[in-house]
Amino acid sequence: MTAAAVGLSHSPLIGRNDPEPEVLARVDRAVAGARDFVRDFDPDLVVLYAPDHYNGFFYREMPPFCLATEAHAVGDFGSEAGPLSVDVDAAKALAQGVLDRGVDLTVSARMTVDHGFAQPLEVLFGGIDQVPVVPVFVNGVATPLCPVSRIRALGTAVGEAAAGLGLRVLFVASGGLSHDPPVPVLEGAPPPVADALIEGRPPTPEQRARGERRVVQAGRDYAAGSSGMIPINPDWDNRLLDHLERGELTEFDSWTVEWMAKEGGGSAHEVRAWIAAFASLAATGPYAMTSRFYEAVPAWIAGFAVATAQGR
Ligand SMILES: O=C(O)/C=C/c1cccc(O)c1O
Ligand SMILES: [Fe+2]
Repeated sequence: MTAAAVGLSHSPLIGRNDPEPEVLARVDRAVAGARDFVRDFDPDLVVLYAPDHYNGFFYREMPPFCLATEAHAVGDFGSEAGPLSVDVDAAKALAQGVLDRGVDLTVSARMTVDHGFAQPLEVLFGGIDQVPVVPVFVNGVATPLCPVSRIRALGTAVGEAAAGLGLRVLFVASGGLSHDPPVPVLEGAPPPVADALIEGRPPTPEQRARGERRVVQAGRDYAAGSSGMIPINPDWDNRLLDHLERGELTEFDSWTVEWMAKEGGGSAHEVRAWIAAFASLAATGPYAMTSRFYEAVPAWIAGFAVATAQGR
């Protein structure tokens, strides 16, 4: 089987709160490199691991991860809205393959996704409907979270199942590394917020716009240093990238939810998408990381990374 992986941080603040031009130029170069890598690899199928930010998954039922056989993007923060081009046959085959390997996968026949899924598809492929994709939601914000070892098991099972498809498969991870954006938390939330997190009623356009303005302002405050949010942690982020580069994926099994939040903030758990994608690639055989970029970008509230890896 021929397989590859791309890890790409997302941020809804890209294009809204941009950092200094030199930072932007470095990020743009790294992203352009990833785009070239994807074009040269020319995948038949993309398996996309990404989190949700209370647009598709709510506490009424909150799975640790979920694979979609159909998916629709809500278009938050100006991201593309509409159906993703899901490869239904591949999605069903992967779902069965994962379950057969003893990982208790949830399946959605109509998943709602947000910028976490839409942004990497737009950035790498030019749109959410340009490439056959199997979307896999990985919970990265809503505690309680499962042990990271289960995310690695998920990624391994998906990779093994994908190896049976006879396709060129690209595993893509979407997620910031350390970051602590103002995503709401159920515990201690005032009743209307708790109710919204549990029930998941679609916000009115005004409510959505208000919420998005709040996040944009939080990015401005963070970049100005006037914010109580946990700082981006480049040491922790590079430690994660080191493990991914060296194929030391079992190291992540000892990373606890509490420690990750303390080191990297409330949304550091988005690195679960990266761990899943690299576990999938590793399950297809040895790999080499072919490019690695990292920059702390407070204006985007993101430890921002781009990495590519190729099966050998
Ligand atoms: O509020 C949201 O929906 C998400 C905010 C955010 C901000 C910065 C980086 C991220 O990964 C985010 O999801
Ligand atoms: Fe996010």
